[in-house]
Amino acid sequence: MQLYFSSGIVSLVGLSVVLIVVIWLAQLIGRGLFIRFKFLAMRSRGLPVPEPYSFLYGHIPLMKSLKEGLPKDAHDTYVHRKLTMNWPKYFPHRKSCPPVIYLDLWPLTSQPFIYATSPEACFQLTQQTAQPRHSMFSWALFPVTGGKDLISMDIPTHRIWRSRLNPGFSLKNLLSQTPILIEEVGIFVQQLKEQAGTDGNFGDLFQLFDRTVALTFDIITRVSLDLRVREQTQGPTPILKALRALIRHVKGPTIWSELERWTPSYRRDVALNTKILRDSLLPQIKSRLQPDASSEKTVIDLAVKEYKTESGNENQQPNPDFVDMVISQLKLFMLAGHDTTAQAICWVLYEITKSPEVLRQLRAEHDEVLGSDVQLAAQILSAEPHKLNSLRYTTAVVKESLRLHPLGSTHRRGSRGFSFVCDGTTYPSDGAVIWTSPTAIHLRADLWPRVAEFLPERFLVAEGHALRPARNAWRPFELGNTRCIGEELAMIEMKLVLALTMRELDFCFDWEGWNVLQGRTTPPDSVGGEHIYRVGGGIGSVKDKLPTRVKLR
Ligand code: HEM
Repeated sequence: MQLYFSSGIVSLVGLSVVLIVVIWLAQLIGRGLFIRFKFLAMRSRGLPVPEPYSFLYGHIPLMKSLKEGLPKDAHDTYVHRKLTMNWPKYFPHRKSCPPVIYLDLWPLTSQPFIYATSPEACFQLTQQTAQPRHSMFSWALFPVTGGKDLISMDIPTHRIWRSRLNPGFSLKNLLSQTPILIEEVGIFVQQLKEQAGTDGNFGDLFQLFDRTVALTFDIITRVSLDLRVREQTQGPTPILKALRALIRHVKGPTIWSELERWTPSYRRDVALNTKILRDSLLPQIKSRLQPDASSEKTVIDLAVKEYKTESGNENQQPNPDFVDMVISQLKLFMLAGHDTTAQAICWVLYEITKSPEVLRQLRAEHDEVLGSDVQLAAQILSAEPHKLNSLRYTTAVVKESLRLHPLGSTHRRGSRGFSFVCDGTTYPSDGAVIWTSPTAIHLRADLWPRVAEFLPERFLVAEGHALRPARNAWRPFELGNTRCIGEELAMIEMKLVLALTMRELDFCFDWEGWNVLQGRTTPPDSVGGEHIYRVGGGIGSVKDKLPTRVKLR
């Protein structure tokens, strides 16, 4: 009887499992069929579905073919570029590059993708009728911020927090913090000088990206919380190590990443590193909440001030929920505010070094604005930070570098209520993940004359000049209400690095020397003939972290 009973339970459990799997598979296939028929219908209506499209595999073979010829470690950005740069091949019936592109990657992704590839389409999506971010962002960030950050918030809560946090990232406030930034950039420059060879020769090879990461991490923690981490001089510090451990879990939702989040090792890792970060940040946050906090300029100081103004009571002490939110926002700033800018600094140095005329003009501007005594530049900028605004050519150089190497984008939620309308055609978005693609827009030859050249002048010419960028075409920080809050900070960091290094040092980006040092015997990889290219997932990194030699001028 006992045996009969337990074997009955076993077969019941087995049957339930089989049933669940069958229902899951039926749903999966049903969803796949729905997407495929939808794409066929869109294609027959003339909507921009790139060719070839296969009923069986969707656009998976197309993506595979776009990857051909690229190194295995190349960043996905090059795949997107190929699609728009070679649009006549993929849209044989069109006369111009489509403003949006529909992609069906089911079953690799459960929702279709729309790439917004024109300034007008991006404008409609992020500025004119700003659509909410896609939940895949908040899902990916959850291990770091627990879902309580600007990127994960719904629109009304975002509006409240963004207005609390904006004052700290305003140009005016950041310029008042310039001496702090110069102190950190000064350490960076000093360490580079120590790498220089003797007697005017280039020194040993090192990986520049590691240095720029340490610099930008030291800056973001000081600017946002007045916390001096000293990653540049004492790294790797526990705080950056803990953040990096959490960042390793920032992944888009796939079957594998969803399963990973149920594993004990994931939970242990996240709990441990979350605790390390909380323990490092909390004492400093508490000290910023004291009425006698020494500085009133950090992002958090100004956010607390806003909070008190909102409550109408200057003595109002923030509640524990507010403190939790502040910790999450800080973690987002540390995450979003170091790798991006660190990589952007590498790219701008790389581009300048390839263009001797740009380098000459840059140095000439620094002489003119900061005086010919190079040793005094830091002192002058500390005393007169607004001189950074006079570095017009330098700003144009940074912008042009961000045009060629945009590092971010935004993912928005498609819906029935939102369609793109470009040149009289309506492009529906329901059920899709919409992705702006600055990397594609910035390299469209029809939008940017002499598209492949590094031409800072584009950002200096007057309205009506052929080189002048089209409206909404330059968008490395995205545009609209959720545009990057750290844009001014990143621009200041990059300008400071250029102002304080270019007249003192020459750079040589020696990928060949690095290959020899690593004992590599295979031919070096390249993208478009360049051996230094963007690698990895997420925002990625520069190939081999940009192997560099420097010499004193
Ligand atoms: C070159 C460097 C940087 C680039 C290229 C970049 C790019 C971007 C992009 C494309 C977005 C998405 C905007 C959207 O979804 O609408 C974004 C958002 C954001 N970035 Fe940056 N970023 C950079 C530096 C920084 C820095 C230094 C910080 C420091 C705090 C930062 C913090 C953020 C935050 C908090 C958001 C979310 C803003 C919001 O939702 O209101 N970023 N960034």
